[in-house]
Amino acid sequence: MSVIEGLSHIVLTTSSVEKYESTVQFYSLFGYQPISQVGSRVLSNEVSQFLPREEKVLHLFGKPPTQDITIRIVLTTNANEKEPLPEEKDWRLEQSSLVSATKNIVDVESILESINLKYQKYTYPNESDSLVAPLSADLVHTEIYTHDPLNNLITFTNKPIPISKSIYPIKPISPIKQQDISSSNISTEPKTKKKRIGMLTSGGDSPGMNAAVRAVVRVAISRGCDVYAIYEGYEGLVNGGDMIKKFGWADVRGYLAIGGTLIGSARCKAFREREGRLNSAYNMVKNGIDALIVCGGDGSLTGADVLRSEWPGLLDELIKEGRITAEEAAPHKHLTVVGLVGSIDNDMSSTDITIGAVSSLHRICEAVDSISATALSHSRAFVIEVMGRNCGWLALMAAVSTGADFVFIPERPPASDDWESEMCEILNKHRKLGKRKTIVIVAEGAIDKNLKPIKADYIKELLSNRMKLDTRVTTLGHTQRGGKPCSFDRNLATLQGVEAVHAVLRATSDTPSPMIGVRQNKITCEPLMKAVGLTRQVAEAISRKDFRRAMELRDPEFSEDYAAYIETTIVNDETLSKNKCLRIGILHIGAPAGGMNPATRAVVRYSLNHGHTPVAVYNGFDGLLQDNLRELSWLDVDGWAAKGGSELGTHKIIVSDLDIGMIAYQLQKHRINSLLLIGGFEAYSSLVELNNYRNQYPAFCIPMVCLPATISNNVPGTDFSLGSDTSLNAIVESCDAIKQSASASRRRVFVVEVQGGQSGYLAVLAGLAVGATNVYTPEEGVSLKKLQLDINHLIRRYGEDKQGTSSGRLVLRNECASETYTTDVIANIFKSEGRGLFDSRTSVLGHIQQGGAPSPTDRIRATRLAVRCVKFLEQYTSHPSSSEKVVFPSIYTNTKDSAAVIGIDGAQVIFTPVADLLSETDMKYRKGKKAWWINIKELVEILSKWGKFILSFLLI
Ligand SMILES: Nc1ncnc2c1ncn2[C@@H]1O[C@H](COP(=O)(O)OP(=O)(O)OP(=O)(O)O)[C@@H](O)[C@H]1O
Ligand SMILES: O=P(O)(O)OC[C@H]1O[C@](O)(CO)[C@@H](O)[C@@H]1O
Ligand SMILES: [Mg+2]
Repeated sequence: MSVIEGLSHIVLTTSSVEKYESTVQFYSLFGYQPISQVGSRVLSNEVSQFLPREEKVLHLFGKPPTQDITIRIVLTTNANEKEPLPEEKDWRLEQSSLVSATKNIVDVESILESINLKYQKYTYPNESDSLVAPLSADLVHTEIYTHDPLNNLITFTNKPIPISKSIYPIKPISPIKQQDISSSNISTEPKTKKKRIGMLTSGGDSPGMNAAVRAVVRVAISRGCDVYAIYEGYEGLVNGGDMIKKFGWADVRGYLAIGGTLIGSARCKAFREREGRLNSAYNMVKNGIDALIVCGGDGSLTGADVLRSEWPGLLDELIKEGRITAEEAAPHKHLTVVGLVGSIDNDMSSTDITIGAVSSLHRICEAVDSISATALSHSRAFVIEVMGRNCGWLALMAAVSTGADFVFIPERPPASDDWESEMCEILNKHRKLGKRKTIVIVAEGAIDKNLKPIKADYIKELLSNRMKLDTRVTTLGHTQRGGKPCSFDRNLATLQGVEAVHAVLRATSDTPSPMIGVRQNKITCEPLMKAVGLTRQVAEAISRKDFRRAMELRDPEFSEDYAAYIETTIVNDETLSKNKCLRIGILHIGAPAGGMNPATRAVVRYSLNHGHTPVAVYNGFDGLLQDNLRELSWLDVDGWAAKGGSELGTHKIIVSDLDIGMIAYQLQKHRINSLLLIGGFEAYSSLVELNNYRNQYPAFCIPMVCLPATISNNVPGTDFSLGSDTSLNAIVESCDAIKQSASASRRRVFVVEVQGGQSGYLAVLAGLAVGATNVYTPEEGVSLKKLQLDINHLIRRYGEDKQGTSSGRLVLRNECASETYTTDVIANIFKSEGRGLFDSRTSVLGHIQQGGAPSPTDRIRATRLAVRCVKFLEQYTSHPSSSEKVVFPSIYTNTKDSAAVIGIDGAQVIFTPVADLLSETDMKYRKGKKAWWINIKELVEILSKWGKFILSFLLI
């Protein structure tokens, strides 16, 4: 069932005759009447398997304010069956439901009992908030959650208006005036108590905290809770008064794009004392707050857990002191605490990444890239200090992303006692190779193996005195914490904020306080104190000089990235002349994508360090046919870590467009015995072709790997392709500017066209990051009916806005979402249907979306994946050609596994044989058949106040 409000026509499909019959019976029990039947099962053999074989149409007559509804139950072979709802889960947390209003909830329950169908029942006190319309009587309201035989979630409720006020009927009148559709008649004052969530940000601020606050506020409101912003971290909790303020939907408008935290943060001494926490408990009880979501670092989350563990004692003390009554305390017996990890340091265990760390890395890379230009001009050395007290994540990732010559991090101090000489020797070697600049990155908490701090000024002295380099120190300081959140942090914070609210709703008095994290690209919920404990262990391991343990306690990618950094940055002459085994042909294929150059740099450096020969093929396969090849040296790729576009030149021509025999001939001629194709769907389909021709051309019987690099993120076999993150950031930056213009011009909707081909990835993920009102994707398409719903929604949203407020809105449309409803057509329809309430404009972002410099995430992914690619190719060096008949290649393999696509699966790197990916590929629409991100579109809608449920019918 879809999640569209005001839906009057629902189609349910099944392939099971039994389920078909029982679904008809199920809906009949609730008053639906059969009105027609089409087709007949007897004829099924004669009917194409893609056509319905039989369908029954049921109708229910609605009573105002609800509407008539028609359900088509279709028996067909290509049904879209749903998984059963997990019984142990709270069905209220499901993303979509058909909501049925009924005056007679008792009868509903008896029907469900009589057919022995599982259901969940929830009873609430009468409630109202800015989303849920108030009840007139002092009734308790009940919700019953069950499912039909096809596993569609059905909600029965006796609330007179079962869903958000945004669903009230719209009577368009011409011209539409704001007051005609304002919601002034709907009270926002609570009549009785309901779940009240306090939200605070604490410790060092981090970009993305505002996105977390926005998500918590909006999702909490749409789940029927009240939300209170607590200003200045724990200071607000301790002091109460004006520092605790109820937030409504519009209070967090514009939050996504703003860095820092708009509700303030502090390092609060008072909260560390019991007295401070006693005052906090008092303020919470007085404000009726019974759940706290804290976004901060390890300290802040520990503080929250201390408060929770002391809570019963604090309440007793407040009662004893007469500050609160036992009655006031009674509804607050349990405190729910949920942690969101906001910290630029990325120092928390049990989560792969913390909110703000990636944005901070953006700031650092921007700074180091800028410094590199001036360093190069003067042939200078720079020592750059970055933040991170006990954690070297920022320093290491900055070094990987910028190709810095040396890095100092707390978890991995230099192994030697005389690290000074070792460092100088390495840096000298780089200078001798011809490098004109030297960049050393040092984490704020860097130490030597005897725990003595390594400071930037000391390194400067070494470089100046021993190496005679003109050296400067730059301490990046708090610029690293400022600035706009990047796309990743906005989306991470949003997804985690949603989960935090769900965790509050799920919490019981027995569950330990959860911390919302992310692992393997999935939002997680783990015991908060366990994570804090593990985090502390890193500092303890460092203080015991157990650096191996400290590295182990970081996420698994940390060690891999460290190794990749060393292998691609520090020249290793011992292996330079050894092996000479692989002669790797490197091609860029398709459109340029951020990460192509960093990946090529890493392949070249790693290969040279391992005695292989990297051969650049310029301009893709076309260049191969033109003999446009060259061996690359260590220095050739210097600076490529930060370069956008494609230094080798890309070409969209794919193998099937060319003479396959000539390709084989050229590979043989240039003695290419291993191949790396960096690119998008063109690179993938080229690999498919080469693999197909292996039995005809031995030249293709070499190890071959495709490293997906395309902004569209449409290559099968990976969750992320290189360039997709760079592109998202480019789109987000443009959309922020467009939104600013839309808001300044007041009441404008921009229809922004984004690229992505037949993949809606960019549209959906950018839509979430910029707070789009809606997103049009090729996966879903565009229809008149959908446009009508969108127009209704825009009318409602503009109608609700206070006169004169900034109210620019964006709709993101993927370039291939519809052939009929083009960007211009949609904008014109909006303009004409807005009838003065709002206007519309278009913006086609075009090739700006390929971005300038690659984002740090793409640089890091590129380095990690490129090193893995060479390791993959190296596996086949023990398969030299043995057949006398076969002259070339020098490495011979035709196993399925030896032609593969490298991919990211969660956080893991995987290789999938290209032959195995074919069944997962939609060749026509040039993308994988599965898209992990598809459901995120629904969240974009929820966060732009679409309301979650369908208002369907007034039942029995
Ligand atoms: N053990 C504790 N007991 C009570 N409150 C605490 C405790 N530790 C920290 N806090 C509270 O949390 C606030 C923030 O903690 P801290 O300064 O350690 O920053 P953080 O949350 O770890 O963030 P970051 O380290 O990323 O800046 C403290 O000022 C204090 O109010
Ligand atoms: O802003 P403050 O309070 O000086 O704190 C700086 C510290 O906070 C962090 O930015 C985040 O924990 C650290 O990297 C840094 O050491
Ligand atoms: Mg901390």
